Parts: sequence; C-alpha cells; structure tokens
Amino acid sequence: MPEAKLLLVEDDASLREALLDTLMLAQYECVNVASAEDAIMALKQNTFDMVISDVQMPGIGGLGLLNYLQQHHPKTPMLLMTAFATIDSAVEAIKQGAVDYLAKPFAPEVLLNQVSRYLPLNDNSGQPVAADDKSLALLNLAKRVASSDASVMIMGPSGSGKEVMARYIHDNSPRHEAPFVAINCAAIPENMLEATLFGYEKGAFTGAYQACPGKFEQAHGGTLLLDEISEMELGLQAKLLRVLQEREVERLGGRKTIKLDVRVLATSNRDLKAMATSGEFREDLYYRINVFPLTWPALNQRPADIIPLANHLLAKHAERLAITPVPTLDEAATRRLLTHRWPGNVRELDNVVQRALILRVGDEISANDIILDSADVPAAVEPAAEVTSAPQVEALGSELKAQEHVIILETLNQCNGSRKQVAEKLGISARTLRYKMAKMRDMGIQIPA
Ligand SMILES: Nc1ncnc2c1ncn2[C@@H]1O[C@H](COP(=O)(O)OP(=O)(O)OP(=O)(O)O)[C@@H](O)[C@H]1O
Repeated sequence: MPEAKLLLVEDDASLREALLDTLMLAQYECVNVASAEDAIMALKQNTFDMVISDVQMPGIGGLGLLNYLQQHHPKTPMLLMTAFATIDSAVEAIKQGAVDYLAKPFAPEVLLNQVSRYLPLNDNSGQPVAADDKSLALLNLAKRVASSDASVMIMGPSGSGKEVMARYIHDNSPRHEAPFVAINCAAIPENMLEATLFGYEKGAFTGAYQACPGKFEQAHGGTLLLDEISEMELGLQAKLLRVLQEREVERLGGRKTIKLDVRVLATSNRDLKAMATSGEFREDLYYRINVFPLTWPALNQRPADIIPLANHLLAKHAERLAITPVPTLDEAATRRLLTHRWPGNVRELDNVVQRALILRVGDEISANDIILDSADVPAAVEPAAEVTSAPQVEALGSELKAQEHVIILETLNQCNGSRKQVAEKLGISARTLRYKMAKMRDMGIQIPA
C-alpha cells in the first residue's frame, strides 16, 4: 500500500514532535510546520493526502487554513486538533468542511485511527492491466470468485499487484457499491492495530472523547482488506478469528457487540502456510481466510504484461504531471524493459517509468531514459531534481531516513545478513525490520540476501 503524505500544523514544538513521531512510526510521510502561514507555503510546493492542524495558533490559525484549503484544495481532508475548552470552534469548523476534530490531549491510537479513517483510498480502482495469458486466467478466476462471498487470500511477491487484485474483487462483487476499506497490518504499530481494527468507545484511552468505529465497522456491507496479514501478532490473530467466526465486533472499552456483514480479503508476500506450520501464524485463522487462494506471479513470469503496464503507467503519470502528448517507448527502451528481471515487480516498473518521464527529451523515451536501479542514477537526477524548496524539516526527515538506511545496511553486514540478529541489535521487532527493508527495496536500495 503506497504510503500517504500528511501535513502537520502545530505551534507547540514539543507536541508537534510527539505527533510527528507517532505518524512517522506508523510509516506516514509527514511534513510538519508551526503555523497556518507556513502550511500554505508547503501546500503550494507539495501535494498532501491530508492536513492535520491545530485550531488555535497565532496568525490566521486553523480556521484560516481551512478556508484556504476549501478554496484551493477542496478534496484534501483536514483534521483539526483543539483544546477541550475550544471545542465549539472545532464544531464550527466541521460545519465549514473539516472532516473531524480531536480534543487534546489524545492518545496516539486516537490520532492514527482518525487519520486512517479519513485518508482517501489509493486510486487502485482502475481495471488491472493484463495481457499475459497467466494474468488473464488469474483475473478470470478472480472475477468468478468475486461473485461469491468467500474469503480470498491474495499472495504474490511485493509490488506484484495484490492490492489492485483486492480492489478488482470488490469492484466485481455484489458489494461493489458498499465501502472498500483497506488496512496495512504491517504499517500500524502493534499496540494500535487492535483499536484501528475494532474501534473504541469514548473514554477507552486518553483523548478518546468520542467513540470511533474501527475498520470492520467502516467496511460494514462491503469488503475489508487485511493487507500483509502475516505481520499481525498472535494475540490479535486470536481476536480477529473470533470476530470472523462470530461475525460481530466489540469496540475497545465497549460492552455491546455490533453485528457485522463484511467480506474479508487478505494479502501476504510471505509463505503463510509455512508460517502456520511453524507456529508463527494461527493455523485456524489461516484456514478461515484461505478459503480461496489467488497468487500473482512475479512480473518476470508474465512478460507479456510488461509493456502494456509500462504504457498504462506512462499515461497515468503523464496525466498527473500534465505532460501531453503521452510519451512513447522507442524500440531500444522497450527491449530494455523486456530483458530486466524486475525484482520489485510492478512497483519497480512504476518507479522506472516515473524516472523516464523526468529524463526524456521530447515525446519519445529512449533506452538512456530507462534507469533500472538506484546505482545507475546519474548524480544530476538524484532526488534533488524534485521540488526542494520545502521547509528544512523535510530535508531533516530525508536525512534521518538516509541515516536509518545506512545503519540497517551496516548492521546487516555485521550480522552476515541474519535478520533476527539485526532486529535484536537495533532494538526493533523483526516485523518492523521487514517492513523497513521492503520500503528500502521499493526505493531501489539493494538489500544483501
Ligand atoms: N495489473 C496492474 N495494473 C495496473 N497497475 C498495477 C497492476 N499491478 C500493480 N499495479 C500498480 O503497481 C503498484 C504496486 O501494486 P500493489 O500495491 O497492488 O502491490 P502489492 O503486491 O500489494 O505490494 P506490497 O506487497 O508491497 O503491498 C501500485 O501502484 C499499483 O497501482
């Protein structure tokens, strides 16, 4: 699931830092500023999926920012944070178009739950692109399974299109007019996943001034995608199994049960069967969600998809960047794409296409514009080519990320590649390490086996 980019606006420096930690730990990309005026500058330079802002700030404040957002970015949701005493102004702001408010102080669970609740879904709703016989047969099968209410387990290597497949199943199911809700079990810190899935009642934690439905309730009548389900810890797996068996959920801090009508889809890029055998994944849960397994082959196993996918991604990004006409691939570029191994699958192809659009001269993409991994990127087009006049904090964020990548690579070296030892040495869970390494791979960083 591609991560979302958030803009955090808070004038209290220590609170801002704490909020930033919570959001970044949950793998959101986050730019933070101290005033509504700085937020407007940031909004002129970047696009954001959501704005989270304090209401009371010197200058034009949160309400002025809301006004600006309504005029210039009406589709970007804004979540407000307010001191309990000034809730009236937050309620007023909701009337003006803010999606919701958080009353301070609030626990990290409350923030993450609200963010995931209002964040617009990735636009994976288009028809999956497929031309290879293997892919066409798989989509045909998926369409047939879609019409039933069976749980589907979608497997395949990272970046192969599992989420696209989940969306396709929902869109072709009788539930297609009801919500499609996705949650990435790897991206949400373990202690917050439960509240996010099952919701909570007023008073369940600090700052839970209002009850919040979980993902299950949000998906009522529709489909819930549990992305990277292998990363859910065993205790929560037991609770999930109970919800699936009893078809009802109880919010954290609540006493009443809520009836559910939700179809569950799950994805994994790990061998869940082997995990069930070794005791890392509950066997009973495995059988419950694995009613119908579907597996995307790696991209290099379905070569006839490569060029249609590249053309689709070219058109998609050209439209976003207002490039017309859509550039075409010349013969040598096509050959280069067809002969690559694509360890990062479609996501890697997506990155290559985006780079090619930056590098190309004129309406054609040549072999020189196809940069296949980070080592090939000429210095002149390293990330600096992106809009960089954003606040210094963003530079610090990427600097910290780069340092983190170096530390992980060095520790992998010291531990001769043992993931277990690396996680122990760095004081993070094996699950967090796996997630971070997957993100590094997506960025084109080569991880030693
Ligand atoms: N068949 C397809 N047609 C169109 N776009 C695709 C297709 N397959 C993948 N993509 C695009 O490639 C990217 C990666 O796909 P997706 O997120 O579905 O992969 P994934 O297997 O769920 O990855 P991960 O295991 O890392 O979560 C997305 O931007 C998606 O839109």
